[in-house]
Amino acid sequence: MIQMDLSHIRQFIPLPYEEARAAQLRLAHSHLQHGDGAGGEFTGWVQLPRQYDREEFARIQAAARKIQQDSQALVVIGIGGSYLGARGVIECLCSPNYNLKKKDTPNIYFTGNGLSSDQMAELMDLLEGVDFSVNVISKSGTTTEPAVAFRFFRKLLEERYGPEEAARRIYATTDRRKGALKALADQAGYETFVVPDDIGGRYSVLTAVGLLPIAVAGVDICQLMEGAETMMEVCAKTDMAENPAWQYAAARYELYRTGKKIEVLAAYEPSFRFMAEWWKQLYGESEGKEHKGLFPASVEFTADLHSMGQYIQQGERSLFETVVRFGASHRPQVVPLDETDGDGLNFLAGKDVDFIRTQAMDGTLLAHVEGGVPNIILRTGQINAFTLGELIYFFEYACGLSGYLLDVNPFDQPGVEAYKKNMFALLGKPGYEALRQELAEKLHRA
Ligand SMILES: O=P(O)(O)OC[C@H]1O[C@H](O)[C@H](O)[C@@H](O)[C@@H]1O
Repeated sequence: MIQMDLSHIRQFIPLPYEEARAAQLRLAHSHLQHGDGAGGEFTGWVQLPRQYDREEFARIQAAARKIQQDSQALVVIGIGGSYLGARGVIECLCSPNYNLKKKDTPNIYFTGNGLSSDQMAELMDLLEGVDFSVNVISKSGTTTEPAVAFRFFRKLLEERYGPEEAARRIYATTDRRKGALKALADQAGYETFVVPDDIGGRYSVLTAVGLLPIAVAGVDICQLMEGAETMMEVCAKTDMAENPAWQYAAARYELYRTGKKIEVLAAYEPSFRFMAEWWKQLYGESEGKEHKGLFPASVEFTADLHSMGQYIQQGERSLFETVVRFGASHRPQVVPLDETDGDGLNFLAGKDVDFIRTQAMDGTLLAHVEGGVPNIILRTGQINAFTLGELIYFFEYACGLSGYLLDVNPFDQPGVEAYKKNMFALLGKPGYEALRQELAEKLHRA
């Protein structure tokens, strides 16, 4: 269950804003439920936790088992929505140190999420003498970064195993019909999984995009979907008091209206770091358009209290925090007693680290609010596949609502094309000749 604690934003927006926003929220909610708002053709994720393709789900589980049996490593190639969710869930549930752990599931390496030769070369080194498979993920099937990486790792697989066995070790997650990757997969006979037409990349973690790598890591993807389904039922409610997504969307919108332009997502679990990266894409691409939108940032506490904490406490007063508080740790650690007490810490002996952390959370909360930073607190249960499924759906639903409150299309990302066009022109891609000339002049290249 997710519970919102909004008591620490009241002093910044004392008006009963919920009532003022109720009509807009009801409309936004109806657009999501009926797919009749801007970008409505991309609201397939709203019903997904209940209406997913069971046959494909079983194929995902079977493919995961095969990869677990025949591979010591899985290379996941994808960028943006085609990678952040899987990485977020795996790090959160299996640890950022997953690859270093003793386990009977394959290591998982993410690549194709940038353009670093060194990173790719290093991964090729790590794969020496290691049986591996590749999951290449691209909804469009044409994104440059993963396409380039796929060439390298496909070649490596083919050299290692020959073309036929290589084809059996490649899993392509892409559009049902369109794109270069789909054509390549059909021609080479790779097993394919579908990113549904009505689900955009950043809302796709609960499709094969996220589920295959997550299942390979040994996470119970049924639990993940059940958590999402539970939250889907909660988010379908039209009563503000019962719908945490409504509460969150209304609160952050109101804070934005009163001049808080930056939302800092904070958690006290280092394993949450990539979930925050996933959240940043979700909100940044959904809201940041038409010169509007909260800037989504993230911090990891308590580590960043010793770096960004200064700014949060006393810098520009244009931010608010959303703090995710999870339930109790799985492996509580009690501070040992030290007879000599040389470090003066015996006042903590016998206390567990969760207790110390709770005091840090509360101390930070009071300090930041005192310093002028409104705090939204979001409480979840203990971290597990079910609660993470709930959290994912909650953030997605609140994001869709938020986009409509802001009066933008929460499901497109036209701005991302600008850099791509320039890059293609500079790379000499056929069809971009005129732009290439224009850009060369701006860069003072002859
Ligand atoms: O899955 P793909 O089509 O390769 O897209 C990967 C990512 O790249 C794009 O440029 C978009 O801005 C993202 O929304 C998307 O998640």
